[in-house]
Amino acid sequence: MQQQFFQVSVTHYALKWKVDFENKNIGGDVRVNLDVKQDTSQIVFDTRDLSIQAVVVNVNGCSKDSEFTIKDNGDLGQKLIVSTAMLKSGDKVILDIKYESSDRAAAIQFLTAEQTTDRVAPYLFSQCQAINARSIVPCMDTPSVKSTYEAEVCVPSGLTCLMSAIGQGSKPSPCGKRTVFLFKQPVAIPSYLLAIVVGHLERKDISDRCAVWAEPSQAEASFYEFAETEKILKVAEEIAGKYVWGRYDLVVLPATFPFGGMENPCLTFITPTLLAGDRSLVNVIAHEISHSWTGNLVTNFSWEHFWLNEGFTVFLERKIHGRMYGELERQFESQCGFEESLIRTVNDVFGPDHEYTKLVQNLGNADPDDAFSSVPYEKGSALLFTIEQAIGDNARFEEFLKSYIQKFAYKSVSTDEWKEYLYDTFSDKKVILDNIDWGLWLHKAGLPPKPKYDSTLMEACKDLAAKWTTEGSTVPTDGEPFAKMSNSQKLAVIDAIRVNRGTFGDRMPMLTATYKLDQAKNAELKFSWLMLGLETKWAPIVDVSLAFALAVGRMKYCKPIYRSLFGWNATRDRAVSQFKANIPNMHPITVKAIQSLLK
Ligand SMILES: CC/C=C\C/C=C\C[C@@H](O)/C=C/C=C/C=C\[C@@H](O)CCCC(=O)O
Ligand SMILES: [Zn+2]
Repeated sequence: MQQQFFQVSVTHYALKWKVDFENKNIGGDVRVNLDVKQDTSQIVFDTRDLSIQAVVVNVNGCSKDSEFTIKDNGDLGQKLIVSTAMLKSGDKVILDIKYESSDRAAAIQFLTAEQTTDRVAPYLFSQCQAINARSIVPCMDTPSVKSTYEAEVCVPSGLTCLMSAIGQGSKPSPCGKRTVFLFKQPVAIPSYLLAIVVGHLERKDISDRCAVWAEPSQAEASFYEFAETEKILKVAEEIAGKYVWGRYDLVVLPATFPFGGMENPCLTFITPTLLAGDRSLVNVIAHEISHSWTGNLVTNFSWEHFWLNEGFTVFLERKIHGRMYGELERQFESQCGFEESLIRTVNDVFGPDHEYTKLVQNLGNADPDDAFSSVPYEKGSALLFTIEQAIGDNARFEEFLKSYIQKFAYKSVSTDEWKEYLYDTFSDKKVILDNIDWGLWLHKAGLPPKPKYDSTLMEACKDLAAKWTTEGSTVPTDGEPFAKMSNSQKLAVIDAIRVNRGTFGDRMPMLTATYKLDQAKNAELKFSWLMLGLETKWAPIVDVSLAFALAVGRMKYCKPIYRSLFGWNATRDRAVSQFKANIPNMHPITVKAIQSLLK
């Protein structure tokens, strides 16, 4: 069946929102501009748990109240179907929809003042990717439809409101005790990039176009941690082309934010777990900056082609690192991605025959959140790495990357379109490209062929790890070699021990003391240490793991920790009780993900 956005498509949303912290909802008016492309007599929007109060349709300047129905759409929410007179191709339609979001809207978490870092004021933030925008606005919630937006958001006075758009200032609300913040996003974006934060926030400028926002107690630390943002942005522009979004700001969210970062245009959302104190996790910023081109400008056509967003972004992130820290670092990070992340996800999380280990997936009617994993990230970037090597000319491959971005900027793209463009660009290398097993890479489950990496930096990690996992060997007592390594190498050492933990034995206390792992400030390193302790059933790790999973809502960490604690008889009951008791404090997306582990 043809999708509705081929017949009629949104070009602009004008939002008027009133944020209600008492009722934990958003009261909304939205004016939607639409272009009719094929004759039709209905307009269909995605919604989830919205209460729709009125719809007025205006066709070519004539307004009238309209009939609408709400139809259940299974796991995907509800369809709002607006009946209209027969619309003709070329008609200009404006819809005014009055509605209210539910207090369980999937896209937003409302926090009381006590649940925030500074405990000063209530807070709210959104996470619309993949299909949660529909829980805060009726919309065509597919990455195939791109539109501009503007917004007027009324919030309690004293709070700051930020959106994935350029701020246009604020004014006192006529209703008193409230402030209205104004925004414009002049670049057409898919619905999943709509974003809002409201809270007690302080701003620190990094450069003319970059600033970091955080709760005041974290403002200084955030400013230090992300001071290199402008520098990274400039390197990204050298590789990918001009930055078109005007501002690149960051906002450091409360700890319940479920992801490392989210590439909301003009305003990347960041987890506070990146505040390591030594800038060692700033790679996430390179990742989110890269999305300004791959994802936000060139967007995956549907969630089944998510690798076009994430695989390209990881590849670009590592290109940036290659420029900043050298090609050996890029090779090392790419190897870590394949060996530690991809292999673990394919073999241990899903199993090698699972649909969700394919690069191009068939999601059917499933919620894309259920398919989310490192596969599109790491299998996708490994494919690009493989093609680059096969072509044998990195500079030319980078030119291809830039021209691909230019060609598909402001559009949504499918895997077939990308592949056709690859073949067009490298028409002189057809034989080489034909040697790539496309069926296997794109459509088969399981691990793809491993690319060849320069493993100079990895060898040192594997050698050190082997000292801990070789049966009968004397384990290291000198912490210096580990202390001298980069943070990503330290992580690779622990991950390599995890891979070979079958022969690690009862060395966890020694390892912890020698490398002072119990004092790790870097969240990635701490997480890996916790997982190694849980995987080797080291009793002292249980309390620390429970505390970490309680304090940190980032799913990359708390999901595997809970999975491991639920799977260990000695810890299951404690872990289940902690999780259940903490649900009121958790983000709805995280609750759903952890609940799925208990099924
Ligand atoms: C194949 C799956 C298809 C679509 C899924 C799309 C979105 C899934 C949804 O769960 C949202 C994901 C948002 C991710 C944001 C940032 C990531 O890069 C974070 C990665 C994990 C982390 O670092 O915490
Ligand atoms: Zn990403």
